[in-house]
Amino acid sequence: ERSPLQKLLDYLLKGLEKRDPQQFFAWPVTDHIAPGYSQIIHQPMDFSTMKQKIDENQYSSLNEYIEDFKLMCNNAMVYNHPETIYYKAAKKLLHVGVKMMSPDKLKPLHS
Ligand SMILES: NC(=O)c1ccc2nc(N)sc2c1
Repeated sequence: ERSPLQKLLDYLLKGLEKRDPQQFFAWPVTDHIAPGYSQIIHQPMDFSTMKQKIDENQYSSLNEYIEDFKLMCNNAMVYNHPETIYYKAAKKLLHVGVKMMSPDKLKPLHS
């Protein structure tokens, strides 16, 4: 049932989740923990949703997957103020993730 792309995305997701030990990005952000979130962020994204999209084969390319990852991090940098732990965690995760999934890092997998 798992295509090569699904296996790659599963592998990358595990690597990204490891870099979110406080699980700020593990689940959808609720208005309960983040007041007004749904009025500020209109395209929410989180790791559990990305996992579900992999399982439902909703990603047709690595680039679509990277876009969701960047959306997730950017949402956190829009809603949370720069001095918060959430903003800082998102900024760091974004850079680590983009580097991890850069072409030069993934080239051998494409060969
Ligand atoms: N991903 C986020 O933007 C995020 C995650 C957790 C969280 N908890 C709060 N009290 S505000 C908040 C924001």
